[in-house]
Amino acid sequence: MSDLLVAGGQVLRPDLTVERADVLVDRESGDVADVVEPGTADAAERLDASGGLVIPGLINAHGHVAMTLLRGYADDKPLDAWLQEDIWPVEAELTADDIAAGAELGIVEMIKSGTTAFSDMYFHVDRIADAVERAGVRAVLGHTAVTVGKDDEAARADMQRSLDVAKELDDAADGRVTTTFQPHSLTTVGEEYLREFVPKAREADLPIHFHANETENEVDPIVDEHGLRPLEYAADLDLLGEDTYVAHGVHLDETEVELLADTGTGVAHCPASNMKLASGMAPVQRLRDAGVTVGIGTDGAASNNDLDAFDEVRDAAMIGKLAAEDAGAVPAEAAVEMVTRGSADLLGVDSGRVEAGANADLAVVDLEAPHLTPAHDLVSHLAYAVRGSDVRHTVCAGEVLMRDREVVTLDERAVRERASEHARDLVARAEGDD
Ligand SMILES: CSC[C@H]1O[C@@H](n2cnc3c(O)ncnc32)[C@H](O)[C@@H]1O
Ligand SMILES: [Zn+2]
Repeated sequence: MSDLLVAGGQVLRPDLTVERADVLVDRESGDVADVVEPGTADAAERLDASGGLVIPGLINAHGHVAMTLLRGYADDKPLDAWLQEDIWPVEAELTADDIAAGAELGIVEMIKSGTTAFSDMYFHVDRIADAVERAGVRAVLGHTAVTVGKDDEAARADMQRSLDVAKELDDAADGRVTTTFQPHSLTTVGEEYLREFVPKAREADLPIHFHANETENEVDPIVDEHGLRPLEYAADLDLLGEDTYVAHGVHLDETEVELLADTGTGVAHCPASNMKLASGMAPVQRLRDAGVTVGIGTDGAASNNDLDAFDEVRDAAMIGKLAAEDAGAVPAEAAVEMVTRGSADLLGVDSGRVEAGANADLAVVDLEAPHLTPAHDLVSHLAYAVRGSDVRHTVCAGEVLMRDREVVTLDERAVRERASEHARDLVARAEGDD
């Protein structure tokens, strides 16, 4: 007898068709054991999916989870001013305990909105990994290196730390944590450091994740200094490849789209952050037409301002049309595919589909709501109408993380209170009030 049965609902299949079925989960392997005819299987534990749709847990392909502490702290500015005037000064005051508190809050928010895996760039990563372990989610983590504004010794130490953390934390939390080497971006890490450390990351077989082509301001200095488009420069540094994904990818010319496709480099599309910082519209339909794997990410809660991946799917479908000036661009199926299979490919996890043998990373969406009535097309609903608050249960690696909207692995109230205290004290320190 399998351990867990998600029963009584409809199931989104890998080809994005929907059928009435029950999902059997093998707790020991953490995999989906089978998808069966309704009422034909039994298990020790049951999750009620009646009136609901069982979907793969959503996968957040790019973010900074501890930035939940800075939600609403600095809004309505473009990227450079936002980072330099507000975010970096306050981040300089962050302690490891702050980051643990912010990470727990972000993870609870994601569990409550049906996200079971996320990719993260930050620091004090051991504390983020610890929160991931206790919460039961899956994550791809790394220490993000920045060299601008640092002396040579500090810059090299930061790059080395990114390598070391990626090696140390890989396979933590019973394999639910994997890692990437993370230069922050092509303009915030000096060429000499990329030339020295990227080969070391490649030698160690580490996947690589970095911000690229997010704003025009990031493109122009590279073109001026190197005479190359940013992704041509990245290719010259051996920064592109099958196990590499860039965040944002907004300002891309045709050569760069081809480079991404030819090298198998993926893109974590962050539509809400790109809109809020007025960074631009990523050419998502063009990327998909060229065969580039595109996933979807929230970016941090300070530039979004939430971690609800359903919002992001809707934003991706909407802005994809605007960017292509074509209402048929980035249709519902494409948006749902990007936040499931697309993001899973970027993170290198066997999730993003409800199918025997895949990770049992699932969410059950409650369909009995006015804004989901009538139900002509459930894929349309997933893209355009479902909200994170419609998620009834969340399961990762076969374990129930949220049952009937109650998070069972972390104490939501305590997490919220702790995060509020840390956020308040952090801002007081940063603004010199204590
Ligand atoms: C050094 S840890 C990661 C670093 O990235 C910053 N960040 C957050 N959002 C963005 C973005 O959209 N583009 C570039 N950098 C971003 C975050 O504040 C951390 O300092
Ligand atoms: Zn980012």
